[in-house]
Amino acid sequence: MSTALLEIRNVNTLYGRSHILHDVSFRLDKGHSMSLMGRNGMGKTTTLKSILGIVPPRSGHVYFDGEDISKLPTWKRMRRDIAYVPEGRGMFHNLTVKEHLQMAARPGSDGQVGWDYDRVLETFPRLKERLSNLGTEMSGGEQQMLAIGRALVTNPRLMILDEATEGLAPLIRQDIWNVIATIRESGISTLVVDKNIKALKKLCDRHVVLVKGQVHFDGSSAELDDNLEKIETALSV
Ligand SMILES: Nc1ncnc2c1ncn2[C@@H]1O[C@H](COP(=O)(O)OP(=O)(O)OP(=O)(O)O)[C@@H](O)[C@H]1O
Repeated sequence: MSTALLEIRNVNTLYGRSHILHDVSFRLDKGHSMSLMGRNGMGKTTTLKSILGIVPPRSGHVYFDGEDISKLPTWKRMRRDIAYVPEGRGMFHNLTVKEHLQMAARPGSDGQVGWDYDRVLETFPRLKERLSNLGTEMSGGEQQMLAIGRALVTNPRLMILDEATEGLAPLIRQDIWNVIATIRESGISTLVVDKNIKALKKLCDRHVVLVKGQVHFDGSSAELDDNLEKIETALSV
């Protein structure tokens, strides 16, 4: 079995008295790609925030590359080479595309600089054409590409994407899926929250479905196919 890059074990997360995640466990192997699916409100974003320590779990463990990072503050977890592309993209109103990328760029923890400013612009020709535009002046798809580019220039080993294709036109969605595939092919592990089973099945090797904060399904793409009816029921509104 290959080594886990990320593993979460029996994670329980609460907001005040609301118990949201119940003993959530899964693992993502090095260089692999995992989907995290579930209807609205099932705990996907809370899972990501628990991994990052933005909402620290009440109990359970988060391991990254074999190290227990459960007690580390968020900034130290990110410095282990985790990049987060949040839902809503989070552009700065008064920074241009170029400034967004230049401000975020840094080597990874081992000094790796495979993804620098120039490579990001080669990967996203649309960003190259808009270097002096403010992030907020761009279309939704372009903002999403900038959010992904900004995460890439930090040279992560794990990239976490929350609803990256949400609200985008079909052709732009396809562009985003292609970019995520390119990132994965470059050796970065990806954890992708989305609702599009078909696209996720193609992109990811492992799939986790949450229902009411519990792992309802955890399996490979072949196992996903074998359980498609059960999973589609869990995802349908
Ligand atoms: N800051 C918060 N305080 C209290 N409850 C919260 C908070 N954030 C989320 N919740 C609740 O936790 C539950 C899980 O929310 P979460 O955002 O993790 O779901 P999700 O699966 O990511 O859904 P969505 O697709 O809508 O983003 C929901 O019932 C939500 O109302």
